[in-house]
Amino acid sequence: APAHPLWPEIERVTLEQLQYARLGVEGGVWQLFAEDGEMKMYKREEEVDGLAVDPLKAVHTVKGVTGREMTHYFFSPDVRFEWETTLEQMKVLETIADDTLIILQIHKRVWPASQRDALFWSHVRRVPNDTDRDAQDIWIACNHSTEHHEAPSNEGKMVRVALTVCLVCQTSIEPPADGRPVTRDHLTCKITYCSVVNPGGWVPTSALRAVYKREYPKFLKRFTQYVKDRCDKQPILF
Ligand SMILES: Cc1cccc(-c2n[nH]cc2-c2ccc(F)c(-c3ccc(S(=O)(=O)CCO)cc3)c2)n1
Repeated sequence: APAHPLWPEIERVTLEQLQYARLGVEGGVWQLFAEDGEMKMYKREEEVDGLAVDPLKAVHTVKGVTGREMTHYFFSPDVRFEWETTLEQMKVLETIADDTLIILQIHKRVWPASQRDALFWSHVRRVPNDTDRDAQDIWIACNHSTEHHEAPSNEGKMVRVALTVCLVCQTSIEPPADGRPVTRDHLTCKITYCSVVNPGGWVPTSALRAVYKREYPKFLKRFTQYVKDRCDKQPILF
């Protein structure tokens, strides 16, 4: 494993997020707040120092793509402006490995709050499926706030959010009965997207909850459709 000071944290947080995502939405603590076809969005209403920090968990089933493809396009900074509509600026501050980056993102301002930025490490990895041998491997992409000497302190101008986000994907293949080759029609990708964002500076709770209610469904719907469109007619990446 790469000898980078952040590596132990990246390893720990990524595997913790994997377990957290795989818990699903059991236990009755999750409140369904949006539904669109296969996509179901849940939240928990929590406040930290009077700030709404509502953990979010979304589950979705997408046909015709693999978990490797889904997490690849979520991780890749090169395509982020194509699907992340609230992004204003993005800079890769450090490339720790080909599957691990440190990124600074400046997002569009949402009235009446001040503009936010996010500084986080981003990691993607394949995890062998330890419960079901003949299942496909699981893929996880994880973004977690971090410090970096190159990030501007942007005192006063911008508020830095603290976030932990993961996208966990499990691919299943319904093999064609007559031994024909597997095509995208036989692929199903089960997605769990988890997000905890501390907005950093004070935002009216009602305004913040309205932003989440509007932005999260739009984001996941747009992102997954983007991946389907990109993968269509392309060779399958398992
Ligand atoms: C999807 C969503 C939910 C809640 C708020 C907004 C939003 N609207 N206008 C500005 C933002 C905004 C402000 C700060 C942020 F850090 C992110 C942010 C959101 C998602 C992620 S990610 O890691 O899931 C995908 C990579 O961008 C990172 C930062 C988004 N967008």
